[in-house]
Amino acid sequence: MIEVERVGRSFTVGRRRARRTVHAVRDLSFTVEAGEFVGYLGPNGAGKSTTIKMLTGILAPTSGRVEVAGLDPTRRRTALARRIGVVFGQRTTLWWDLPLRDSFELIRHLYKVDQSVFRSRLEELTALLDLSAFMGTPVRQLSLGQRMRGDVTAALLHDPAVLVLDEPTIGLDVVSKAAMRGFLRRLNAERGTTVLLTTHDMGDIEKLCRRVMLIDHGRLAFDGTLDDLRATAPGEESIEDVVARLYTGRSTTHAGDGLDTSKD
Ligand SMILES: Nc1ncnc2c1ncn2[C@@H]1O[C@H](COP(=O)(O)OP(=O)(O)OP(=O)(O)O)[C@@H](O)[C@H]1O
Repeated sequence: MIEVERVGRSFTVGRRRARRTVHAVRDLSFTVEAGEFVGYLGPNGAGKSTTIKMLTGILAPTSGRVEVAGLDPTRRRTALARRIGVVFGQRTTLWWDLPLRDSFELIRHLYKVDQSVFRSRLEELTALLDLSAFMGTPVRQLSLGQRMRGDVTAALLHDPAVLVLDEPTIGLDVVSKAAMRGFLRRLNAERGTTVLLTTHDMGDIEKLCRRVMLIDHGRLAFDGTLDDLRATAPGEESIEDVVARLYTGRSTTHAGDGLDTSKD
C-alpha cells in the first residue's frame, strides 16, 4: 500500500556563504502492506513530517521512488487525494468560520463524494466520534478534542484506503485520547484501513501499533514489532525509556535492524 524506495529529500538553506544543504531524509526504504497499523517515530527534526509530505504529494523526493495506493504522490496528487486521508494534529483542514457540518459538505464537493455515500458515512462517523452536539458550531469555537474529531472525520468521509496521521492525539486529555485510540483501532480492525501514525506519545504506540519504524537524522534506524523494539533495551522498563535510548544513540543495535545514528 505504501512503498518507499531509496528516498532522499534535501533542502538548501541560508544565503550566499552561509548556504548549506539539509538532508531531511536519506536513503529511506520501507513498505507498508494493506491493513497494517504502523507507528512512525523519531526525535524532533528527524524527518517524519518530510516523509509524510512526500507520501501525500506535498513535497517531491530529491531522489528515489514513492508509491502510495498504487500512485506516484507527486504526479498524481489529485487522484491520490481520493485514496488517502491525512490528519495533521497541529493544524486543521477545516474552515475556521464555518460550522463543522458545512466544512464536511465542502469536503464532499471537493472529493466529489456521492451524496448517499456521504450521508451514510457521515452518520456513521458522527455516531462513532460523538459529533452531534457540535455539528452546528463554527470550528473556531470547538475545543481541541472536538476539532480533532472533526478533522479525523473530514479525512475519512471519502473512505480512503490509507490514513496518514501526524500527531492526532496531541494536546488531548486522557479521556479524549482513549476515545480517539479506540476509534482508530476499530477503523483498522473492522474496515481494514491502512494507518501510518506519527506521534511523540508512546501510549499511542503501545495501544495501537504492532509495527514501529523509527527515523533518526533522516535514516531508518529501526523497523520491527513492538516486542523487537523493547528487546533493543532489555534493561529499560518503559517504552519511553527504550525509545529515548534509541534517540540518543546509546542503545546497542538489535540484530538485523541496522540501527544507524551517524550524523554525517
Ligand atoms: N522546507 C524546509 N526547508 C528547510 N529545511 C527543512 C524544511 N522542512 C524540513 N526541514 C529540515 O529537515 C529536517 C527534518 O524536518 P522534519 O520536519 O521532517 O522533522 P520531524 O521529524 O517531523 O520533526 P518534529 O518531530 O519536530 O515535527 C529538519 O532539520 C528541518 O529543519
